[in-house]
Amino acid sequence: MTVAAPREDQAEDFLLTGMTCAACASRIERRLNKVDGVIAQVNYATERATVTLRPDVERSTVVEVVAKLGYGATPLSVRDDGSVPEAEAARDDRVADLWRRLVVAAVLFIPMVDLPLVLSVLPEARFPGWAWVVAALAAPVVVWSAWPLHRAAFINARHGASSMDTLISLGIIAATVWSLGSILTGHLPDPSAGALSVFLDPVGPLYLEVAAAVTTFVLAGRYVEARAKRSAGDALASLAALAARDVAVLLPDGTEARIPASALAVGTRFVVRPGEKVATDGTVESGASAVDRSMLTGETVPVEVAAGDTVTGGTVAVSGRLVVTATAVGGATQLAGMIRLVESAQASKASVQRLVDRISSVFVPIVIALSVLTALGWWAVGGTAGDVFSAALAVLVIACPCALGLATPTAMLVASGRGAREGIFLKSHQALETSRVVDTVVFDKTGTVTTGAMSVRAVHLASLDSRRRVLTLAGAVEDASEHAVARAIVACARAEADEFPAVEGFGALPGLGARGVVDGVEVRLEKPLRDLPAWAPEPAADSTLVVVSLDGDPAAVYELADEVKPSAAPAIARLRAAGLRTVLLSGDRAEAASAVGAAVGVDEVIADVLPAGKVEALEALRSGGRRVAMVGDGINDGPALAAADLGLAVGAGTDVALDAADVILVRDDLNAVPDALDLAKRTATTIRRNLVWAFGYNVAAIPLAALGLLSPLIAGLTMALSSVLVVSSSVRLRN
Ligand SMILES: Nc1ncnc2c1ncn2[C@@H]1O[C@H](COP(=O)(O)OP(=O)(O)OP(=O)(O)O)[C@@H](O)[C@H]1O
Repeated sequence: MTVAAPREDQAEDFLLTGMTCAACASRIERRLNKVDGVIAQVNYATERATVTLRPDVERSTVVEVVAKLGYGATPLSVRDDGSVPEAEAARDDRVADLWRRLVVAAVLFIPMVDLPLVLSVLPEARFPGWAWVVAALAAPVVVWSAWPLHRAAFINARHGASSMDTLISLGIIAATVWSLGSILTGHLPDPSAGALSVFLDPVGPLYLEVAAAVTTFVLAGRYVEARAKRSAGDALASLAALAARDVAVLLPDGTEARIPASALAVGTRFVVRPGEKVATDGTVESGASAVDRSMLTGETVPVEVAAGDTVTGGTVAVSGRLVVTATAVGGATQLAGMIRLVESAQASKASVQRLVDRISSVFVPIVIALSVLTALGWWAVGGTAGDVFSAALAVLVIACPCALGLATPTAMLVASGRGAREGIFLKSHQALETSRVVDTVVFDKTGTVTTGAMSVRAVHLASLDSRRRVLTLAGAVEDASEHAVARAIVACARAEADEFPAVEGFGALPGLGARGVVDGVEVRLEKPLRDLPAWAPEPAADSTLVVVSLDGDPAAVYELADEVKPSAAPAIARLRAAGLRTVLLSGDRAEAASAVGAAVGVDEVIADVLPAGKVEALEALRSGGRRVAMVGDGINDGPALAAADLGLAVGAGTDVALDAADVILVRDDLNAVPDALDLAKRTATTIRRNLVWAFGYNVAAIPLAALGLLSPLIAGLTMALSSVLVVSSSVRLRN
């Protein structure tokens, strides 16, 4: 692979090979960060280094620095769609290699343990050279199967460093050498003393099966770990696989030409046939189809789109042919954004995990020292050579804090993969921790609890013959506004007027309305701050109201209706059942907000607030001791999303939402809110449980081993088991 110089200060991804424990990751990270002009973050779980390079630093520097440490680094060619071919291939190779070594170790390990047992119960089967048979069985295991462990330990040793592999490799070598010594000097256990003595008798037992057992268990642990990493990576890969490979573009003469999807440019028109993937984000120009978005959002029901609607790259047109104009390509598409979100969430580290990484890096020398001390201690109290060796070996073997290193990253990996399948994107580890303590969920009204597709219910006029003029003037001003209310007023005007006159001096009155001068008339559209004019009839309770005044005189009152999303009431009921307080926060008038509040069943409605007031309302809740999650559509509630303890943006998509929110919900279904909180909570709990378990295990097991209460065989088993437990508790998050 050629290593091109980076263009500007830019994050580059590298695939790392040879890392066997969290300590490796933290060592690489520390060493890279010592290089001038390099800022690096290394993730053990994804086996990636994200490195920001100053323009004068070559990518090859990173490769060299990492190689000097004894690991491999390959710059990744991240495809436009975010997938990384090398990483996928490397993961597969690693899993296959581990599997081969594991099978050999396990197959030979079984007769090794069985032979002494058979000999102990069947005296007539004993033969003089039996110990050499055990040694012959052990040889491939401790040499070939354990090779990756020895290799890593050796490379580390050459640089005066150590890792988990140092402990394991030392343990295997010590046990092997000790056993060969015993065989050569004839200090063999007596099989006739009973089966157990072969394993547990400290007076000259054969430790070959310990060496083989440790190898087998460690490989088994690593295999499970590699599999879990790969399948979590699969979620990412399957997201990346959604990207279309090629696309039929529409040429100016009306014919079509197939080009690779990566060659699409913004503004290109392309055709999507039924059953075909939409190649990139765009606006439908003509045609109509149901679009299946389930692969992206988890929504099972296809959505109907027609001219003017937007479509997202990666979704599938189910029923009709569409002509689409591309609005975003490559890294700017929603799909690429989501892939980046998943990756950064997977790389996000808990502060506890940073501590763990630091502990891991000083852990190994400490353990070796402890092991030597244990040996000295047993020797000082007059233990047999067997006691001395057995206890020291057990300490070496049991102390690997692999489980500690796996606790956070595996859980994040599994949770973000699972979230991605359901259209839930947790942006950071912090979001998980916060979700655990949230006790209040605040919903924005328009576009979040309601569809935001408003319609005009009625127009009440001061004088009946002015209808066409008022509609035209109002439509002309609102045509410049993006607000949901504005869109409805424009649609209503278009139905009756053909052309809008030009507007001068348009201004949005945030949270209140809009104004502008049309044909010399000052037009204001505002939410009623006082009583309605006397000529206007009593409006429906749930109507949103807009008063139109021309040169200061009220000329019309619009009544607008919005539909509550069908998912709102069930989602809110679920949150309340989980003991959370639910609040509806709205800039609309109190009656309309209360009507929606009653329809969806929230505990409290806060209405009539200006946009700045929304932030204040959240702060008031927070200073009252509440931990607040804010759910919005990200369109005009960016500040509120950012002000809450936890911001959730529903319906995906605006850049504001991506920045301001902690959780992005691509599914336009409010059930995603309780789903996301649930997933976040379960993930945070899993991480805690993993850490407590892994830490507790190391703290408790080392003294036991030092006191000679754990045989090396059991130590090896426990050590591997603790990693497997941590990984499998993380994997359970998938269900
Ligand atoms: N362009 C506009 N034209 C007319 N009225 C408007 C316009 N913009 C806002 N308003 C009025 O101001 C009110 C509050 O608007 P704001 O944008 O703060 O909230 P919202 O997003 O519509 O509603 P919610 O806070 O419930 O989500 C609206 O209900 C509407 O009555």
